[in-house]
Amino acid sequence: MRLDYLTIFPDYLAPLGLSLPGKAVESGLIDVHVHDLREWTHDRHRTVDDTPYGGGAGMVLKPEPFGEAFEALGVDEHTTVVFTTPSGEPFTQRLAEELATRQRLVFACGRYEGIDQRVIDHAREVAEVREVSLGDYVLNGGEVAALAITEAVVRLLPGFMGNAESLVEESHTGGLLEYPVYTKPPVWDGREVPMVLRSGDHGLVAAWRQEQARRRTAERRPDLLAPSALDDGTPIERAV
Ligand SMILES: N#Cc1c(-c2ccc3cc[nH]c3c2)n[nH]c1N
Repeated sequence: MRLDYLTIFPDYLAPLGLSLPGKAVESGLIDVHVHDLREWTHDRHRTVDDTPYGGGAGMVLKPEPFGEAFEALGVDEHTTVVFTTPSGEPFTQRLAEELATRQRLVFACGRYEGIDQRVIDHAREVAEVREVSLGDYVLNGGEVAALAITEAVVRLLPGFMGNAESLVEESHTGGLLEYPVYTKPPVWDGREVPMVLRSGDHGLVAAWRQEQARRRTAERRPDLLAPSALDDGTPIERAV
Protein backbone atom coordinates (compact mmCIF):
# COMPACT_ATOMS: atom_id res chain seq x y z
CA MET A 1 0.00 0.00 0.00
CA ARG A 2 1.18 3.47 -0.93
CA LEU A 3 0.32 6.26 1.51
CA ASP A 4 0.65 9.95 0.64
CA TYR A 5 -0.01 12.89 2.96
CA LEU A 6 -0.69 16.47 1.88
CA THR A 7 -0.19 18.95 4.72
CA ILE A 8 1.10 22.44 5.46
CA PHE A 9 2.74 21.01 8.60
CA PRO A 10 4.82 18.03 7.35
CA ASP A 11 6.72 17.80 10.63
CA TYR A 12 3.41 16.93 12.29
CA LEU A 13 3.52 13.63 10.44
CA ALA A 14 7.07 12.81 11.52
CA PRO A 15 5.66 10.16 13.93
CA LEU A 16 4.90 8.06 10.86
CA GLY A 17 8.58 7.28 10.80
CA LEU A 18 8.37 6.09 14.41
CA SER A 19 4.96 4.45 14.72
CA LEU A 20 5.13 2.31 11.57
CA PRO A 21 7.89 -0.26 12.12
CA GLY A 22 10.71 0.18 9.64
CA LYS A 23 10.35 -3.44 8.60
CA ALA A 24 6.92 -2.65 7.15
CA VAL A 25 8.52 0.03 5.00
CA GLU A 26 11.70 -1.94 4.19
CA SER A 27 9.67 -5.01 3.26
CA GLY A 28 7.68 -2.92 0.81
CA LEU A 29 4.44 -3.60 2.66
CA ILE A 30 3.91 0.17 2.85
CA ASP A 31 5.39 3.09 0.95
CA VAL A 32 4.97 6.40 2.82
CA HIS A 33 5.36 9.89 1.30
CA VAL A 34 4.70 13.13 3.20
CA HIS A 35 4.33 16.26 1.05
CA ASP A 36 4.38 19.93 2.04
CA LEU A 37 1.42 21.50 0.25
CA ARG A 38 3.53 24.61 -0.27
CA GLU A 39 5.50 22.65 -2.87
CA TRP A 40 2.59 23.53 -5.18
CA THR A 41 2.54 27.29 -4.55
CA HIS A 42 4.22 29.76 -6.86
CA ASP A 43 4.23 33.10 -5.09
CA ARG A 44 6.98 34.57 -2.96
CA HIS A 45 5.04 33.96 0.24
CA ARG A 46 4.07 30.40 -0.74
CA THR A 47 0.42 31.23 -0.05
CA VAL A 48 -1.89 28.30 0.72
CA ASP A 49 -4.87 30.09 2.26
CA ASP A 50 -7.18 33.05 1.81
CA THR A 51 -10.25 34.65 3.39
CA PRO A 52 -13.60 32.82 3.10
CA TYR A 53 -16.17 33.94 0.52
CA GLY A 54 -19.32 34.99 2.33
CA GLY A 55 -17.29 36.39 5.21
CA GLY A 56 -16.63 34.86 8.60
CA ALA A 57 -13.57 34.36 10.74
CA GLY A 58 -10.44 32.48 9.80
CA MET A 59 -8.93 31.39 6.53
CA VAL A 60 -9.68 28.67 3.97
CA LEU A 61 -7.10 26.49 2.21
CA LYS A 62 -6.97 27.47 -1.45
CA PRO A 63 -7.92 24.91 -4.14
CA GLU A 64 -5.00 25.43 -6.58
CA PRO A 65 -2.21 23.80 -4.52
CA PHE A 66 -4.35 20.71 -3.89
CA GLY A 67 -5.32 20.48 -7.53
CA GLU A 68 -1.71 20.67 -8.65
CA ALA A 69 -0.65 18.23 -5.97
CA PHE A 70 -3.28 15.66 -7.02
CA GLU A 71 -2.05 16.01 -10.61
CA ALA A 72 1.61 15.68 -9.62
CA LEU A 73 0.90 12.66 -7.40
CA GLY A 74 -1.07 10.92 -10.13
CA VAL A 75 -4.31 10.73 -8.14
CA ASP A 76 -6.60 8.55 -10.25
CA GLU A 77 -9.32 5.89 -10.11
CA HIS A 78 -6.95 3.57 -8.26
CA THR A 79 -6.57 6.12 -5.45
CA THR A 80 -8.68 6.70 -2.36
CA VAL A 81 -8.40 10.29 -1.18
CA VAL A 82 -9.15 10.62 2.53
CA PHE A 83 -10.14 14.12 3.65
CA THR A 84 -9.95 14.25 7.43
CA THR A 85 -12.66 16.64 8.57
CA PRO A 86 -14.96 17.15 11.57
CA SER A 87 -17.88 16.96 9.15
CA GLY A 88 -16.90 13.54 7.86
CA GLU A 89 -18.30 10.06 8.39
CA PRO A 90 -17.21 8.59 11.74
CA PHE A 91 -14.01 6.57 11.59
CA THR A 92 -14.73 3.03 12.76
CA GLN A 93 -12.98 -0.32 12.76
CA ARG A 94 -15.22 -1.30 9.87
CA LEU A 95 -14.01 1.69 7.86
CA ALA A 96 -10.42 0.83 8.80
CA GLU A 97 -10.98 -2.67 7.42
CA GLU A 98 -12.43 -1.20 4.24
CA LEU A 99 -9.55 1.24 3.72
CA ALA A 100 -7.07 -1.57 4.35
CA THR A 101 -8.24 -3.17 1.10
CA ARG A 102 -7.19 -0.15 -1.00
CA GLN A 103 -3.94 -0.07 -2.94
CA ARG A 104 -3.33 3.64 -2.39
CA LEU A 105 -4.47 6.22 0.15
CA VAL A 106 -3.85 9.97 -0.20
CA PHE A 107 -4.60 11.92 2.98
CA ALA A 108 -5.54 15.57 2.45
CA CYS A 109 -5.05 17.27 5.82
CA GLY A 110 -6.96 20.48 6.33
CA ARG A 111 -6.17 23.41 8.59
CA TYR A 112 -7.79 26.75 9.57
CA GLU A 113 -11.49 26.71 8.55
CA GLY A 114 -10.96 23.82 6.14
CA ILE A 115 -10.28 23.08 2.48
CA ASP A 116 -12.11 24.83 -0.38
CA GLN A 117 -15.08 22.56 -1.21
CA ARG A 118 -14.15 22.50 -4.89
CA VAL A 119 -11.10 20.39 -3.97
CA ILE A 120 -13.36 17.64 -2.65
CA ASP A 121 -15.73 18.00 -5.61
CA HIS A 122 -12.80 17.76 -8.03
CA ALA A 123 -11.32 14.76 -6.24
CA ARG A 124 -14.65 12.90 -6.48
CA GLU A 125 -14.43 13.11 -10.26
CA VAL A 126 -11.00 11.49 -10.49
CA ALA A 127 -10.75 9.16 -7.47
CA GLU A 128 -12.62 7.48 -4.64
CA VAL A 129 -13.15 10.03 -1.87
CA ARG A 130 -13.91 9.45 1.82
CA GLU A 131 -14.47 12.39 4.16
CA VAL A 132 -13.67 11.01 7.60
CA SER A 133 -13.95 12.33 11.15
CA LEU A 134 -12.01 10.91 14.09
CA GLY A 135 -14.84 11.71 16.47
CA ASP A 136 -17.19 14.33 17.85
CA TYR A 137 -14.62 16.79 19.15
CA VAL A 138 -12.71 19.60 17.50
CA LEU A 139 -9.04 19.42 16.55
CA ASN A 140 -6.97 22.18 14.97
CA GLY A 141 -6.22 20.24 11.83
CA GLY A 142 -6.45 16.96 10.04
CA GLU A 143 -2.94 15.59 10.68
CA VAL A 144 -3.71 13.88 14.01
CA ALA A 145 -6.67 12.14 12.40
CA ALA A 146 -4.53 11.05 9.46
CA LEU A 147 -2.02 9.52 11.88
CA ALA A 148 -4.72 7.66 13.81
CA ILE A 149 -6.43 6.39 10.67
CA THR A 150 -3.08 5.30 9.25
CA GLU A 151 -2.22 3.26 12.32
CA ALA A 152 -5.62 1.59 12.45
CA VAL A 153 -5.46 0.71 8.74
CA VAL A 154 -1.83 -0.33 8.32
CA ARG A 155 -1.91 -2.74 11.28
CA LEU A 156 -4.60 -4.68 9.44
CA LEU A 157 -2.44 -5.27 6.36
CA PRO A 158 -1.47 -8.94 6.00
CA GLY A 159 2.05 -9.41 7.30
CA PHE A 160 2.19 -6.19 9.32
CA MET A 161 1.32 -7.62 12.73
CA GLY A 162 3.73 -10.36 13.71
CA ASN A 163 0.98 -12.22 15.55
CA ALA A 164 -2.09 -12.07 13.31
CA GLU A 165 -4.06 -13.92 16.00
CA SER A 166 -3.88 -10.83 18.23
CA LEU A 167 -5.93 -8.99 15.62
CA VAL A 168 -8.84 -11.34 16.12
CA GLU A 169 -9.67 -10.67 19.78
CA GLU A 170 -9.44 -6.90 19.89
CA SER A 171 -11.89 -4.26 20.95
CA HIS A 172 -14.34 -3.51 18.15
CA THR A 173 -13.29 -6.55 16.16
CA GLY A 174 -16.54 -8.51 16.05
CA GLY A 175 -18.60 -5.74 17.59
CA LEU A 176 -17.70 -6.09 21.30
CA LEU A 177 -15.16 -4.38 23.53
CA GLU A 178 -12.14 -6.39 24.59
CA TYR A 179 -12.19 -8.46 27.77
CA PRO A 180 -9.84 -7.60 30.70
CA VAL A 181 -6.31 -9.00 30.38
CA TYR A 182 -3.84 -10.11 33.05
CA THR A 183 -0.23 -11.28 33.25
CA LYS A 184 2.26 -12.29 35.98
CA PRO A 185 2.56 -11.92 38.94
CA PRO A 186 -0.51 -13.94 40.04
CA VAL A 187 -1.04 -11.53 42.95
CA TRP A 188 -0.22 -7.80 42.90
CA ASP A 189 -1.34 -5.08 45.26
CA GLY A 190 -3.32 -7.76 47.10
CA ARG A 191 -5.27 -8.38 43.86
CA GLU A 192 -5.40 -11.90 42.50
CA VAL A 193 -5.71 -12.87 38.84
CA PRO A 194 -9.16 -14.52 38.29
CA MET A 195 -8.67 -18.22 38.96
CA VAL A 196 -10.45 -19.24 35.75
CA LEU A 197 -7.56 -17.73 33.74
CA ARG A 198 -5.13 -19.95 35.58
CA SER A 199 -7.32 -23.07 35.33
CA GLY A 200 -5.85 -24.30 32.05
CA ASP A 201 -9.42 -25.00 30.87
CA HIS A 202 -9.55 -23.25 27.48
CA GLY A 203 -13.30 -23.68 27.23
CA LEU A 204 -13.89 -22.02 30.58
CA VAL A 205 -11.44 -19.24 29.71
CA ALA A 206 -13.20 -18.57 26.39
CA ALA A 207 -16.61 -18.46 28.07
CA TRP A 208 -15.33 -16.13 30.80
CA ARG A 209 -13.77 -13.79 28.23
CA GLN A 210 -16.95 -13.72 26.14
CA GLU A 211 -19.02 -12.84 29.20
CA GLN A 212 -16.56 -10.17 30.30
CA ALA A 213 -16.58 -8.66 26.79
CA ARG A 214 -20.36 -8.57 26.71
CA ARG A 215 -20.60 -7.14 30.24
CA ARG A 216 -18.01 -4.44 29.50
CA THR A 217 -19.74 -3.57 26.24
CA ALA A 218 -23.16 -3.37 27.94
CA GLU A 219 -21.74 -1.08 30.64
CA ARG A 220 -19.62 1.23 28.46
CA ARG A 221 -20.98 0.98 24.93
CA PRO A 222 -24.62 -0.21 24.96
CA ASP A 223 -24.89 1.36 21.52
CA LEU A 224 -22.77 -1.45 20.14
CA LEU A 225 -25.34 -3.96 21.38
CA ALA A 226 -28.52 -2.05 20.43
CA PRO A 227 -29.94 -3.11 17.05
CA SER A 228 -29.52 -0.09 14.73
CA ALA A 229 -32.32 1.32 12.61
CA LEU A 230 -30.45 -0.17 9.68
CA ASP A 231 -30.40 -3.54 11.36
CA ASP A 232 -31.49 -6.24 8.97
CA GLY A 233 -31.70 -8.75 11.78
CA THR A 234 -28.29 -10.29 11.10
CA PRO A 235 -26.90 -11.32 14.50
CA ILE A 236 -23.97 -9.16 15.68
CA GLU A 237 -20.74 -11.13 15.26
CA ARG A 238 -19.34 -11.98 18.69
CA ALA A 239 -15.68 -11.91 19.71
CA VAL A 240 -14.51 -15.50 20.09
N1 LIG B 1 -10.75 14.46 11.16
C1 LIG B 1 -11.03 15.26 11.96
C2 LIG B 1 -11.36 16.18 12.96
C3 LIG B 1 -11.10 17.54 13.05
C4 LIG B 1 -10.46 18.46 12.09
C5 LIG B 1 -9.99 18.03 10.86
C6 LIG B 1 -9.46 18.94 9.95
C7 LIG B 1 -9.39 20.29 10.30
C8 LIG B 1 -8.96 21.46 9.64
C9 LIG B 1 -9.18 22.51 10.50
N2 LIG B 1 -9.72 22.05 11.62
C10 LIG B 1 -9.87 20.70 11.53
C11 LIG B 1 -10.40 19.80 12.45
N3 LIG B 1 -11.63 17.99 14.21
N4 LIG B 1 -12.20 16.95 14.85
C12 LIG B 1 -12.07 15.84 14.12
N5 LIG B 1 -12.58 14.62 14.48
